[in-house]
Amino acid sequence: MEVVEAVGLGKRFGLDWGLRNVTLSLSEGLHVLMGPNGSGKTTFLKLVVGLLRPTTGYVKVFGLDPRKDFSLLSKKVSFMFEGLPLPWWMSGEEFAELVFSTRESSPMAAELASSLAVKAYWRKLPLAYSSGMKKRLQLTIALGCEAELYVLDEPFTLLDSASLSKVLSAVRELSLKGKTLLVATHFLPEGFMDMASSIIKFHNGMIVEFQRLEAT
Ligand SMILES: Nc1ncnc2c1ncn2[C@@H]1O[C@H](COP(=O)(O)OP(=O)(O)OP(=O)(O)O)[C@@H](O)[C@H]1O
Repeated sequence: MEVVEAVGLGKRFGLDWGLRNVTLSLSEGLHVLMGPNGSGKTTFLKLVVGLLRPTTGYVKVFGLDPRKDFSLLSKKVSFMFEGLPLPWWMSGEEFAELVFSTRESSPMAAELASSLAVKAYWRKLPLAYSSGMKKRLQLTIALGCEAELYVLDEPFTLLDSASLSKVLSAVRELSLKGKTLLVATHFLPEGFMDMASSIIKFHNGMIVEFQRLEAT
C-alpha cells in the first residue's frame, strides 16, 4: 500500500491557493520536499497530517483520511512543524511526558533527550528557551514517538553542528528501520541526500518536479 496518496489535492486560503491540484503517490522511504518560500511545502505536509482540510481533492495516508481517521493515524504518524508553539504553561519535560502518555515512545526519545542535552533545560518553561532549545525539544518528541511516518518541516535549521549531526543520525536510523519520512527543507546537510528516495520540488503551490533517487 502507498504511504501517501494525493489526488487533485488543493488548499485555498481566502482568494489565494496555497496548494493546487497535487496528484502524487509516495511509498516507503525518505522523501525530500524542496522549493522557494511560499511554494506550498508546509501546506502539503499539514494536509498530510490532517492539520488542514483540503479545498479540492483528497489525501490518504496508509489508506486513511487524515481528518476523519485522525485518532487511528495519530498512532502511526509523528510530526514536527517549526511554527507550532509549545504550550507556555508547561515545562518541556511535562509536555514530553504528556505526549508520551498518549503516544508510545521509542528508545530514541531517551537517546535524543540525552544527546541533544535537552534534559539540561527541560524543567524550565518554554519562554526561557532559545530557538535552538525549542527545536531540540520538538525534535526529541517528534522523532522519539513510535510511528511509521515522520513528517518534519525544516528539521535542520537553528541547530548547532553537534545537534545537527545527532538529528541526522536519528533520521538515518529511522530510515534504515524502514520508516517513511517526509522532510521539507531549504538546507541539505552533508550526508542527508544519500538517504533520500525522492526529491519533490514545489513552485507556486504545484509540484514541478519529482525525482526518484537510489539511496546509498
Ligand atoms: N494560514 C494561512 N493563511 C493564508 N495563507 C497561507 C496560510 N498558510 C499558508 N499560506 C499561503 O500558502 C502559500 C504556501 O505557503 P507554505 O507555508 O505552504 O509555503 P512553504 O513552501 O512551506 O514556504 P517556506 O519555505 O517559507 O516554509 C503561501 O503563499 C502562503 O502565504
